[in-house]
Amino acid sequence: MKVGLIGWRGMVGSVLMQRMVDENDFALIEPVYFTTSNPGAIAPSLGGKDGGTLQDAYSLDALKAMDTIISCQGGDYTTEIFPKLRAAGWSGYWIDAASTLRMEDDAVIVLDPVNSGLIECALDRGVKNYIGGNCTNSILLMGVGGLFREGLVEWVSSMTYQAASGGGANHMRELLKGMGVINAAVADELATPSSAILDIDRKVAATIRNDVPREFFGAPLAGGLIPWIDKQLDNGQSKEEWKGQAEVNKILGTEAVIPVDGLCVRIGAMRCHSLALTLKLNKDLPLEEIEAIIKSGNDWVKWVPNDREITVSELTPASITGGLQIGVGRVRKLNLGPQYLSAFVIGDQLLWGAAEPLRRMLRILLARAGQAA
Ligand SMILES: NC(=O)C1=CN([C@@H]2O[C@H](COP(=O)(O)OP(=O)(O)OC[C@H]3O[C@@H](n4cnc5c(N)ncnc54)[C@H](OP(=O)(O)O)[C@@H]3O)[C@@H](O)[C@H]2O)C=CC1
Ligand SMILES: N[C@@H](CC(=O)OP(=O)(O)O)C(=O)O
Repeated sequence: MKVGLIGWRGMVGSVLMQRMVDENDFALIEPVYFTTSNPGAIAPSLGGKDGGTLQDAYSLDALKAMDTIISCQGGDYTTEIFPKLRAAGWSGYWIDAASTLRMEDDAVIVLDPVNSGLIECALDRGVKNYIGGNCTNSILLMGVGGLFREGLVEWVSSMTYQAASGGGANHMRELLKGMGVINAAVADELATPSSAILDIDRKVAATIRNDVPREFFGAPLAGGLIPWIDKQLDNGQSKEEWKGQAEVNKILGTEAVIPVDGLCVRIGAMRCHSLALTLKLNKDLPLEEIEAIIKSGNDWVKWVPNDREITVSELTPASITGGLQIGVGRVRKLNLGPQYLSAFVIGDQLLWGAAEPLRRMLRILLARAGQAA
């Protein structure tokens, strides 16, 4: 299978390439690397395969030669190229990290540990567009997908704590620069144990207001948070909040909409998104049963008992970052009533939140091609 790789050197694309190397995906494909900036240059040789030269990502002829294309290049690129490519008669599989095509009728949002049945049905129907979900939604469903699978969720309120990486590489840099600026402003006082903490705090507050960089986030993130992610919609939701209900229901293929809503907040974590969930179940189930259902959701659920010591060591970005496990903890019945459950879900937003569902979709296509051969 000739697989065109677009966006391979970006942040999401680099994580994808590393995962494809780790899982030996390159052994099964003929990779062709594309670029929007440097056609003709030498392509990488990943997974032991010579990548040849970089192809022009704006050349419809070069793209049309691919059986499958995986794009991590971003929404602007998809918006520009995808319709032209289809209009030119290309009928290969398009796998994409960008949100552009997610809600289109002829596209499936891929998260195969949760919706492999839906993906397989779509392939049988001849659907050709397979798009990765929004990172927060993918992490939510990887965490508590078992409860949805069992039809137990009446609604979910999702309060998110989203990492800087969701904005991109420049946003991560800006967060780190901001941390440095704050530290530098009070370095002398910190080195002097007798200095007064309220004096330090005053200096820090002034530094955050005036000196922490905000070019990319639009507000100081280091030492703070930003309770808005993505565009503003007329109904008062942010676009990120809107995606919750829209995408979760599309991923699950629900017949009746399960309400999903809450507030999405940017925090100063590097690449782990977290969600504090309130779930209303349609049954009063014992906690042991709920635990068993959540654990059975998929192989990547890392169950964290609702115990202080274990939680603070294992249900944190420090513990989860860089790995495929999705932490699920703080599960307990709320005072609101026996059907109201809390849960805290955390995952690396560049892995399950972006790259991993794409390479797994490629694997599904390869498995089908193998069966057909
Ligand atoms: N960031 C995230 O968390 C998520 C992102 N996505 C989607 O993935 C898309 C890509 O995001 P992301 O990976 O963050 O984007 P990047 O900005 O890291 O990369 C996108 C492209 O920018 C070009 N580029 C220019 N300068 C550089 C440089 N110094 N290093 C690397 N690449 C460079 C590359 O194209 P070229 O090689 O052609 O020059 C690259 O493919 C997003 O637009 C979004 O649609 C989806 C889910 C999560
Ligand atoms: N909006 C997400 C990241 C992202 O790229 O989302 P989407 O793929 O839905 O545009 C965040 O900032 O954390």
